[in-house]
Amino acid sequence: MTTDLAAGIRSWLTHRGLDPDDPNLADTPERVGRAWAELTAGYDQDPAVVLERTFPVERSDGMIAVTGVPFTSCCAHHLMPFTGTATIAYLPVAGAPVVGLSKLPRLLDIYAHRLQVQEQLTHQVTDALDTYLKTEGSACLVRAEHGCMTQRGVRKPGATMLTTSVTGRFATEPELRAHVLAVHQGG
Ligand SMILES: Nc1nc2c(ncn2[C@@H]2O[C@H](COP(=O)(O)OP(=O)(O)OP(=O)(O)O)[C@@H](O)[C@H]2O)c(=O)[nH]1
Ligand SMILES: [Zn+2]
Repeated sequence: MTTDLAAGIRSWLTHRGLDPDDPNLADTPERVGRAWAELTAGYDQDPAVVLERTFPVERSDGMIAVTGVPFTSCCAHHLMPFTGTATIAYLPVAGAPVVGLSKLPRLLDIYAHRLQVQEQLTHQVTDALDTYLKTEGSACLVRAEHGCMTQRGVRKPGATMLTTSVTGRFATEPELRAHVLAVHQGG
């Protein structure tokens, strides 16, 4: 099936003076179409579904965090990849059910597989945690390297962007905020 995107890529190859029927380019438009369907699959996924199954626990009044979660996303400005790691944390309301640990990286991946701005990605994760779980606060910290800043433009390989979103007690209690930042940094 030829998608609009595949047709556009073929047109761009031609416009760039390349032969779209060259053996190495002939299947490229369809490949690019498939790749972008995968990279934007998060538009077809519902964060509520990922967070709907919860488990009762005897005590659930401390911070729950998953750290060093690798991800890849695509920047909305240049359609270039940005990759990095995230820490996702929340404070369940005392006695409230908790979500399975794997669901936190799954949540990140849903939003990462949309065209993104890193600040927005970071906030979307905490918004979803606060909306769909009973939390006293949530935190998301993301460090990533942007292809649009390393491979083109200002060309600064190794430079990373750090974004944080903290809500509830993470926002109002400085020691909790410091704690989750230290956890993100491996402390
Ligand atoms: N705040 C933020 N900026 C981003 C992100 N991804 C890319 N950018 C920036 O988006 C900006 C787009 O700026 P423009 O001036 O419109 O585009 P440009 O001419 O390609 O800019 P340069 O990248 O500086 O060459 C650039 O400064 C990028 O570094 C992101 O996730 N968050
Ligand atoms: Zn970019």
